[in-house]
Amino acid sequence: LHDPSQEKMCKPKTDIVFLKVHKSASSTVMNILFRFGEMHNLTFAFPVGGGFQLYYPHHFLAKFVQGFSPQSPRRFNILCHHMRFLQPEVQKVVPRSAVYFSILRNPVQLMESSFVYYKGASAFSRVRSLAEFLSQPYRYYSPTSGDRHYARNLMTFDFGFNPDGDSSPERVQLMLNAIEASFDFVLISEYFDESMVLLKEMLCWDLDSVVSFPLNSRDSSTKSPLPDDVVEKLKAWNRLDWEIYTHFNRTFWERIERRIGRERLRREVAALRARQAELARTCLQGTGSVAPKDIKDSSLRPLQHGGARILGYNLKQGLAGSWSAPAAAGDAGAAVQHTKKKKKKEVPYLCDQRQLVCLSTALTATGTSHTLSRDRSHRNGLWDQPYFSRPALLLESKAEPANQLG
Ligand SMILES: Nc1ncnc2c1ncn2[C@@H]1O[C@H](COP(=O)(O)OS(=O)(=O)O)[C@@H](OP(=O)(O)O)[C@H]1O
Repeated sequence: LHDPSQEKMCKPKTDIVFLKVHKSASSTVMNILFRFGEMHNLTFAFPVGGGFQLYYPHHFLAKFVQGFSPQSPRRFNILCHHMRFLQPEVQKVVPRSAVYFSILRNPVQLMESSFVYYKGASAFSRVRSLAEFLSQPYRYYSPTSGDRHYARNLMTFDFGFNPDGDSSPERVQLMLNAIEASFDFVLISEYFDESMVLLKEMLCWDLDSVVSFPLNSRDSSTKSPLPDDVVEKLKAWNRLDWEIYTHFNRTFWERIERRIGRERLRREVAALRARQAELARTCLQGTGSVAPKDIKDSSLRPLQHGGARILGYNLKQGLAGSWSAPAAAGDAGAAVQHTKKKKKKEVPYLCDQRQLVCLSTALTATGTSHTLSRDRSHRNGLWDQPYFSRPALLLESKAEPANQLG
């Protein structure tokens, strides 16, 4: 049973590795980490050169992190950009105490999303539909092509394994054991709110730290339902991903039972949704996401990619405008730090807390990396221009449920 005294005793975790698995709601989670890191002055392991991926699809190497040097190995609080996981290298850039976690998505929905988003990838560029691709995958898919991972076992690949490896029970077991050994817990994007309750429990964070607006979501016009026979082919083609997903979906619900229990889960999910609705009323015009063409402030229009139409938000009057000013002012990060030093208690940020929360919740996190990686302190990136050029999106639909709680 939940023991509130226990909750008070735990210390919020600030050393974190998040494996940002593609097309699995990972941008929304990354945004939560950025906001938390920003508010608590944590350091981030950003990609060298101001990119937003750690030399993906190359396996991760410590030298891909800006500020890392083998002579004086510097440790960072949070590592959360797209990477292909390789634990011995990851361990060089984060403290030993770091908490490792990731998020998975049902491979059926994940591949449907990936197909549209990475329509330009070599395996997909010559077909009109996923059904056509799956009817003869080897006609279009080459295991030696450099972008093949977008078309098969993308989660397996991001965890560092061979997406074309065999799926014998022994090999699958080895892979699952390796993930279990490296990761403290794994979330499930179909149960995003439940995942956020588990996240805050595991990290000893408060509820407000895990409130979010969904980011990087497609408009329903670029989503297509898949017939049953295509779903079956897709599962067989992505067998390794299917094994990973079903295993961690099960352990997710076991962990929830063990750590939280159904009753508290239900209450906390309700509280989270109420906070999200409140934040939406404070921050957003209308009730949620809008098509890119309907976003009034062009600097808030999300990055559009492949065949996907990515939704965004209109922020309430006054919120976006007042943030552009410090962003345009050059060394905005330094300005914020300065302000923080001077007025720490009364005015923690240059803009008020409401603006900080609205913007840091409603904008995609990828742009932040450009900012923060340029800032020598690796802090205060919310204030720079690139952050404003890649804004946010809202999800309308839920993927197929597989709730082990029944
Ligand atoms: N909160 C929440 N709950 C459930 N699903 C969510 C959520 N936030 C984002 N999404 C969906 O995640 C998809 C984008 O995933 P990523 O951000 O990982 O994509 S990326 O690899 O970083 O481009 C994208 O899926 P598709 O819309 O099917 O493409 C988003 O809709």
